[in-house]
Amino acid sequence: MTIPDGCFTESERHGLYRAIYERRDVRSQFLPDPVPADVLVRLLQAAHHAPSVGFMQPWDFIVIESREVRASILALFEQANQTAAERFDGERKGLYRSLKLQGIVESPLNLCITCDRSRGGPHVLGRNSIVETDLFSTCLAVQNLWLAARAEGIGVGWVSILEQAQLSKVLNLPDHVYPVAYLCLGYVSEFLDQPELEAKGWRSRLPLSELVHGNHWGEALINEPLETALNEQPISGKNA
Ligand SMILES: Cc1cc2c(cc1C)N(C[C@H](O)[C@H](O)[C@H](O)COP(=O)(O)O)c1[nH]c(=O)[nH]c(=O)c1N2
Repeated sequence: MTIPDGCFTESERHGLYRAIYERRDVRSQFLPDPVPADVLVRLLQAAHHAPSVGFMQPWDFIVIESREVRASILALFEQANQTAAERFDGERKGLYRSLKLQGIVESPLNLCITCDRSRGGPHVLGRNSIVETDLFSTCLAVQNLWLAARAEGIGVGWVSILEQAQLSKVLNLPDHVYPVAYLCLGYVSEFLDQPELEAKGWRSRLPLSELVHGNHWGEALINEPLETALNEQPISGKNA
């Protein structure tokens, strides 16, 4: 097969898949070293090049370095985390309580990626039927940043155990701006080779073959080559 101009070389492809499979949610391994401004700008540019509905680019990036602001966010986390722990019983509750689920003050930098739901006016191309597409677009910006950070050797941890209204208040967000992702960023001592929740026995990766259906939800595949290829896949793409 001839490769058209613009295709990735094998090593470029390898680099991309490496970022995907070796990206981790980091909370325990942060180092205090600051993230240099030029590196942070590269991460923000990666986020800013995400796809967005109607090219809306609904994101803003709030760079949080203040110890006081982070202490306020940590207090919100502790409150929400206490409530979350009450939802589990017995052993599961004990396991939940033992998990480290944020690195708000250990990481040198926090970043809130928001979605301005009014950007581009009331009629955004592509957002008439599915109004949440602006929020989905913002999640894609988060993922771009997360992958670029992995390639730069920077860990990112997403903290969602926060009451949205309280978070918005601490960050002074106007009503039309939604805080999609509260992130902790910094260089790390290591990237774990599996999700921390998996390593701690909370939950494992599901086999991809159980998640691919034929034509309708829950129906078996009729595409045999695809089914065979799926069954030959190791659970983690990293080992492929
Ligand atoms: C929307 C959203 C929200 C959260 C997360 C992720 C996402 C996508 N994750 C991270 C999550 O636990 C992690 O992604 C999975 O466990 C898989 O691990 P890896 O990301 O592959 O390392 C996460 N982790 C955590 O410690 N505290 C949290 O509050 C959250 N919240």
